[in-house]
Amino acid sequence: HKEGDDYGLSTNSDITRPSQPHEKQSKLKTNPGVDTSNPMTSFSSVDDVLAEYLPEKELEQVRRVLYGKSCQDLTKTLPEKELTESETKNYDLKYFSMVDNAIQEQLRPRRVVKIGVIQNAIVKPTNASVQDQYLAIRDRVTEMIHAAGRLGVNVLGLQEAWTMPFAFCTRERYPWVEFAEEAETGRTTQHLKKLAKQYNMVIVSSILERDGAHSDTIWNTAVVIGNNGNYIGKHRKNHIPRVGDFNEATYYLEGNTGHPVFDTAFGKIAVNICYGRHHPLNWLMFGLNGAEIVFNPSATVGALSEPMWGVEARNAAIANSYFVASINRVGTETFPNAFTSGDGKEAHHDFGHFYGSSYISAPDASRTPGLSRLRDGLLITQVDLNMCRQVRDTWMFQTTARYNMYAQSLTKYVKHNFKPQVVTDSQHLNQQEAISH
Ligand SMILES: NC(=O)NCCC(=O)O
Repeated sequence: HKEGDDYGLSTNSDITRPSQPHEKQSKLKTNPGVDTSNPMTSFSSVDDVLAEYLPEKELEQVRRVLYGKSCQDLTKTLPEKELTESETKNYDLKYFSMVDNAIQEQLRPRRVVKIGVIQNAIVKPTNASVQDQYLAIRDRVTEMIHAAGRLGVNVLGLQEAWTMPFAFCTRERYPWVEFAEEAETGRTTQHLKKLAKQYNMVIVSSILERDGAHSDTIWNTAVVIGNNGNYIGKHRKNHIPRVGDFNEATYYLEGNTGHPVFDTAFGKIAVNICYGRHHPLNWLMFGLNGAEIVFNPSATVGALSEPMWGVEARNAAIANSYFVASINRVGTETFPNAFTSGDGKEAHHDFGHFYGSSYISAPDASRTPGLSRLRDGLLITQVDLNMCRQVRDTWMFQTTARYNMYAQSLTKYVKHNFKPQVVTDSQHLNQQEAISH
């Protein structure tokens, strides 16, 4: 097109001129310092892009196919004060309800629970003191926890290792291990216990754990705090990544807590920490233990996993008939010393962009839109936990599953003399050369 031509649309006053790239970027709400000229950080969410470019009728159908039954967007019904505060303090605030998508049963009253998730960036540069970094993050997240509490959240999940930068890319032990603390008695758990009690809220807090009773070992751990301000228990990350810059195995190994489900005042809760979301059997075990809501506190970056993000948790919610609350950190974290990860890439100082996009999936295949890819946020979603059993009754995945058969096959598979069950086409054997030509 010619300069000033505006794709031929400007002469027709009935047609809205598509916004130009610089206008869209200036509308973007971001955390401080986000470079919106970088393609990875140039848009806030897929939902926003779809809403901006699709006509309303088509948008509704696209959303139906992609997101299932629509959930009610109740954000505008939140108290004005909370909406203003979220803007003043610069965090995304979203509120949805999926309650109407569950059946109102005759004999069981609804079990309505408000799930909240918080995603956050680090606040101070990574070369600030450990104490300053920790307190700045904690203060920031505490603001959003107060908002969640005031808005009546019953169960709140925080992102993986929320109290610190995700420094495990560096492979340096110090100062990063200084962020580790005891699960039950550490300062973060003490801090959250007060908030949990104040707001009658269960909190799932994923931290770096220091286990003093076992030779000071370090773990990647989620602590579950009850709504009376009590420590309920903990779960340690089952699957430790060895992919890209995720050099976490330098610090801690696979967890030893199994697949606990925490029976709380607001439902049966489990935690599948980050990389565990790639393992369907890990999700399955939480389901078999009766989970109704599984939190997936994560720290993952766009270049590596963004196409998987909207798929895996949602699939787990469907396959196991529970709700999943997916939480990813947000922002780009730069470290003082360059590092490499044995993949031929030049030494670099950051992981790439943590893309946020936290969201909630339901057992009926629906999901909420996500939080922003570019800034902190609090997402609240009201669900009816009765939906878990209703979907089990309807789809019968647990009834039709062949657990015995899988158990037998797996028992064979883990033996050293395992032989894969393959039936070979003898004709093809005779023609094996064909493939190489
Ligand atoms: N934190 C973590 O386990 N990240 C691994 C990368 C991924 O699973 O996307």
